[in-house]
Amino acid sequence: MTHHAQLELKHISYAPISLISESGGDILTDIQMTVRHGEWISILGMNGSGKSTLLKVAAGLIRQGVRGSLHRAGIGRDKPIPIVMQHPDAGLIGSTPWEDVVTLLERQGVPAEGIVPLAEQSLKNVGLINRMHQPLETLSGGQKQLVAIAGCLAAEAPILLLDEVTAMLDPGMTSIVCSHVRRLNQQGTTVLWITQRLEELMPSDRTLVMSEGRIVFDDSAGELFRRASSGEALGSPGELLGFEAPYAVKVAWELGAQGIELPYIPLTVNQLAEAVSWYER
Ligand SMILES: Nc1ncnc2c1ncn2[C@@H]1O[C@H](COP(=O)(O)OP(=O)(O)OP(=O)(O)O)[C@@H](O)[C@H]1O
Repeated sequence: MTHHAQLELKHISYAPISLISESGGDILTDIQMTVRHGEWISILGMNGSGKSTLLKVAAGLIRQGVRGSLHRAGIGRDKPIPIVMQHPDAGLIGSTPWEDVVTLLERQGVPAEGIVPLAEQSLKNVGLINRMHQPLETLSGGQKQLVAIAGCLAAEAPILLLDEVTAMLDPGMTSIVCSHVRRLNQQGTTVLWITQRLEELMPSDRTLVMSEGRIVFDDSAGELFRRASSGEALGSPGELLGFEAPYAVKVAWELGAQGIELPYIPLTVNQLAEAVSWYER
């Protein structure tokens, strides 16, 4: 795997024209971010903190009003990267998964002989090959999100940009979509995953937290809840940023107070069980 930078945002600030004319403030301020090939980056932040705007700027969908520089090494063409949105019907254009992906590729100008293999492979990659001729309205919200993801894969999007794609899904579908995207990442796809749900994170995920248009945390998800081991009982970065520590984190803190240091700070009960079994080995 190559480790060249795919996307680099240097001192990016952004104010939409409407705000400039009202002399309002920036929506993004001094964003510094490098996305490397194959990386998984989770982006957290309260409502209105600038997550979606950051994704749109990174995708090249917003250009006017952007200051600073955006480098797209190894991405090649200067066209915008598609974003999968929160609403499962948002980006779909066909009446079946097959039609959706094929139409997308036609619109992109992919040569006819390339369309069928690309569409088949991408639908296979998200586990929809057996449902590809089923009407979209008979699919669940999660399956529709997988169709949208298949479209991005087929169009050879250099990075999967996902904006709260599980927000409207039930827990079962959420975990199916999450595990498909995790597998794609393990196979080398770069992923930017916006979420408001801590339970979707893995302790090792590179995690960015946004607040008022700035990146205020850039480290692994586990570190978000690491409390200082000595001295005054300062809160972890996550607590200081206003996140409620999940149950698993609280148990890890309690174990730490008893002298049991887990190999990482778990965010879910499953991760806690795994961390404890590592400790016991
Ligand atoms: N074109 C625009 N004109 C004016 N204000 C805007 C524009 N686009 C975004 N904003 C404002 O910028 C802020 C950041 O919006 P953004 O959608 O990026 O936040 P977010 O973190 O994705 O929020 P959410 O979690 O609610 O989706 C919000 O206050 C929003 O109202």
